[in-house]
Amino acid sequence: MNHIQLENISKIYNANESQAQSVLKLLADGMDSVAVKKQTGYSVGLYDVNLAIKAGELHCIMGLSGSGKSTLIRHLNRLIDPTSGKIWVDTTINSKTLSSKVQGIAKENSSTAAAPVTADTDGINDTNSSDSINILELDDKALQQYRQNTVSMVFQHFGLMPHMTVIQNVAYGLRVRKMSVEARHEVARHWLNEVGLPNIEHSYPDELSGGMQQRVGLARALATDNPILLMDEAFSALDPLIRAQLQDQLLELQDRLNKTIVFITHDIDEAVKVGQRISILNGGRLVQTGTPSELRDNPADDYVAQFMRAKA
Ligand SMILES: Nc1ncnc2c1ncn2[C@@H]1O[C@H](COP(=O)(O)OP(=O)(O)OP(=O)(O)O)[C@@H](O)[C@H]1O
Repeated sequence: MNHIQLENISKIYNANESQAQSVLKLLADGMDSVAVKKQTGYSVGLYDVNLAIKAGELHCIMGLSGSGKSTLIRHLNRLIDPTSGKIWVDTTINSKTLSSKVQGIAKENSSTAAAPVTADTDGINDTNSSDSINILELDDKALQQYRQNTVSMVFQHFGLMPHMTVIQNVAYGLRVRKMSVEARHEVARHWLNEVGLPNIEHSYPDELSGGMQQRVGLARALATDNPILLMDEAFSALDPLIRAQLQDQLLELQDRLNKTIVFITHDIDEAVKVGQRISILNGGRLVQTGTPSELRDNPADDYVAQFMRAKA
């Protein structure tokens, strides 16, 4: 079952309608984004991306700097809107349905990526629920609800509020939902425990190491119980040892939670370690989606092959 589906998503930055149309025409004729930028001055964020993300999968978006990873993830909580295309999200799926019903989703072994995958793997032919809505059509109120109840984000530089204690940070999304202080702090305490930080609730973010701050960021994202977790280079600012610990912790949590996670990384090792499937972007185009072993065994082009070569 698909949870999120991008349909023909293109994003041309800073172009009006007619300028964007002429850029899209060049891209349709096969011009790459570097040449388009040179000829027109416009940046291509994404071009004609079709991607289905399944309910309960940890899906990595991978690519070099400037390939469109952040552009893609920012569309999913509508921090930006596309030039054209649709974004379908099944808003009837919640955390409970994910943790109880999505047990059938095939999982590759978290570290070896060698286990066979039994679900279909191209994703595009997977079913799109009739409950899916095009989130680009949400009005302001519905968008606010979508952001509060469906998607949570973990940021590269943690995004914690410096004047709030750890527990206030973690409970913030529940405060916005008007949950009582007592109830929201109980939930926050639970998630701080889950991420291995039981005794720091009264500390302030600047008293914590980077790894601890990102655990707080993760606890904050999980505390809202939203089914979709967006992680934008969430572990990239951490040193390698701490980064590996956070990756392990994410996999361990995901084993129990079965969230739908969209995980941006420019690091192929990280993508292969955490991703059940990986989508590879190049110059705003989606080159290939597959399990790590599919990408390794049947790379769509040299760009993918180069990434996967080190993994053979
Ligand atoms: N706000 C913006 N205005 C204009 N161009 C932009 C904007 N944001 C991104 N771009 C351009 O869109 C393209 C894709 O950028 P994006 O940030 O999505 O790539 P990325 O893969 O996330 O890169 P990085 O790994 O460096 O963060 C790049 O050419 C970038 O310069």
